[in-house]
Amino acid sequence: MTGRAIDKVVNCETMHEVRVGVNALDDILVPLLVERGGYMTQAAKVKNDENLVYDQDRIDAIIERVRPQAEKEGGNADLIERIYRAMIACYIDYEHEELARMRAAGLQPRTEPGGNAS
Ligand SMILES: C=C(O[C@@H]1C=C(C(=O)O)C=C[C@H]1O)C(=O)O
Repeated sequence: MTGRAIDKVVNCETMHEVRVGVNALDDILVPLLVERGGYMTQAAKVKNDENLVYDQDRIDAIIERVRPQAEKEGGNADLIERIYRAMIACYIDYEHEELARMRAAGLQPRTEPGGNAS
């Protein structure tokens, strides 16, 4: 098993060292955020319903998953929850944008009740 994320933080004496560390992590984070965004496009397509984009139960389940993960890595669960809630809000906006883009390209609203949401 690999060590905790918090134990990988390098002690820094200068802001240059801090920013080298942050930049290196951003190089990992940005591609992952892009990939996560790709699943919002997939969600928009599968749901095909503006009323299904926001899903409180799913948000609650994600928060329940990531809080203990953050603790296991030696992190602050409240901070990670705040980041996740803000991030998910952005992705929900993006999912709406993607669904609107698909509508403009001709995607018809689904007609069956219950739809494709599962
Ligand atoms: C991707 C989904 O759509 C929305 C976006 C979520 C996310 O960013 O993970 C979570 C819940 C939904 O409100 C989903 O329902 O899973």
